[in-house]
Amino acid sequence: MLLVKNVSKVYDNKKKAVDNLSLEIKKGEIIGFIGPNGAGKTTTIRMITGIIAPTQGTIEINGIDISKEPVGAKKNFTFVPDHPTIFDAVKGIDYLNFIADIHEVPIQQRKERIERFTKAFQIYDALTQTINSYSHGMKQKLLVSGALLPNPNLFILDEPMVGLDPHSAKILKDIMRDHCQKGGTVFFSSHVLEVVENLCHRVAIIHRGKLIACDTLENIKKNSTATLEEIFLEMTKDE
Ligand SMILES: Nc1ncnc2c1ncn2[C@@H]1O[C@H](COP(=O)(O)OP(=O)(O)OP(=O)(O)O)[C@@H](O)[C@H]1O
Repeated sequence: MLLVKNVSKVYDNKKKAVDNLSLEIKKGEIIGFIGPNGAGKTTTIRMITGIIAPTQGTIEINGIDISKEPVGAKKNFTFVPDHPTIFDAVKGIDYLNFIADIHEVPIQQRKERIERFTKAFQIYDALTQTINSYSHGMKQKLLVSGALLPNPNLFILDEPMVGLDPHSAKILKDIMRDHCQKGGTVFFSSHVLEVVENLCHRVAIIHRGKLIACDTLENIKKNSTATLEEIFLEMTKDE
């Protein structure tokens, strides 16, 4: 579903933010992407989603090279960024219908999905209000609902748990699990290691731009009884 091959990103000809990173994610998997601040998570996600171009390497989504066929590749995923900008002056429902229009979601399906996701996130009753009246968490839930509307093959999220209360975080985790059980794929970055530990089939760890692990939790733990947090801190500690 997602194939990242030998990808590097150098900013301003000097800062190597991502260094020869390769990653393959299969259909039906949930992958958690973790790493210390500044490790290169957002840069990697911005390259995967076609927002910035890699300095080197290739990225394929469902077999389509995003640098060669950006429109075709982008039909296969949706994305929730870490610092989203959202049209503040429109109503929540108008935003969702706009997203559904872009992705050509049929009327009946969009109605059913809008109700399902926004009721689960408890923002359904606020949909007739303009977005500038929403709290940060409500905006995040609206964005996630919008990204789920097209029922994407691949669902990419950068730090999705930030600003969500425990109830909403639980709903998002259930939605991610459900999406994968139905054959979808989820790739998300997080600093919340418990979420990654409980939710993901595999964990990818990036440190100083290099992918230092990408495996099941069992394999990463190698029979130890340590938690993901303990392993993460050990693997990414400064010598
Ligand atoms: N536009 C940019 N221009 C120059 N350097 C950048 C740019 N964006 C990111 N960087 C640098 O690239 C490195 C990786 O940043 P990135 O935002 O990808 O890390 P991250 O793992 O997402 O960090 P965090 O967990 O703090 O969000 C950092 O050293 C950062 O300062």
